[in-house]
Amino acid sequence: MIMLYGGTFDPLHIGHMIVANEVNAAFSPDRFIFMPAAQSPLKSRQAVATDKQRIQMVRMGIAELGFGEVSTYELERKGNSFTYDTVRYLSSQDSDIYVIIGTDQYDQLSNWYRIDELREMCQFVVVNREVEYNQVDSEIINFHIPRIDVSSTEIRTRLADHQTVKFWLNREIEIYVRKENIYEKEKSE
Ligand SMILES: Nc1ncnc2c1ncn2[C@@H]1O[C@H](COP(=O)(O)OP(=O)(O)OP(=O)(O)O)[C@@H](O)[C@H]1O
Ligand SMILES: O=C(O)c1ccc[n+]([C@@H]2O[C@H](COP(=O)([O-])O)[C@@H](O)[C@H]2O)c1
Repeated sequence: MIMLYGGTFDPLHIGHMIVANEVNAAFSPDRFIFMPAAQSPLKSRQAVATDKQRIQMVRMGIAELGFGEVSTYELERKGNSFTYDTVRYLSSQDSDIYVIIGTDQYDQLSNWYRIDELREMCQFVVVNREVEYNQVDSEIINFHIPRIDVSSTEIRTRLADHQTVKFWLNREIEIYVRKENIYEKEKSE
């Protein structure tokens, strides 16, 4: 069983960490794969951090979690990171694929590329985001986590405004983004 967790991870934050840890503990997948997207298809903007910096942040998160791996498949493929393509690729390695998404992505799932086929190819696990509880279709797994209203967007804005992000980011990641001056130089959005 592969658990796939795709995202922009710009930066990887405490919400991602809690999602990964809770889901991993509940499902005990054979592999837990973090998949940084080259370009998330329904996002209009590009990542602020470079591919290399996003990989590095995910690696730091994995070190702290004590499980998982990072795949550069979508970054190498470039262009729109359609989950359909990624699941098709991973299917050659394992036929049992689970895909984690938050409520915001679940709400726009009908706009995903080849979604009907994708729904046949994998099992979606939806975690509550900015809601206490999700309501999802019967064939989709509804997974509850302690609600944590943190977003990469807010963290980028805080860093640009020289505000605290303590506990919003893993400590090593905070040190890294400050040292590399990734988000201070320009206001994102
Ligand atoms: N705080 C959170 N709680 C639950 N799920 C989350 C949380 N933050 C992100 N996710 C989920 O993790 C996946 C990847 O999120 P992503 O890397 O785009 O972070 P983000 O905080 O939404 O970024 P941005 O603010 O830049 O849009 C998505 O499926 C998203 O729904
Ligand atoms: O395949 C699609 O059409 C599609 C549309 C929107 C999002 N996704 C994926 O969902 C994951 C989370 O996206 P995001 O925008 O929250 O970073 C990421 O892996 C995206 O590639 C995929």
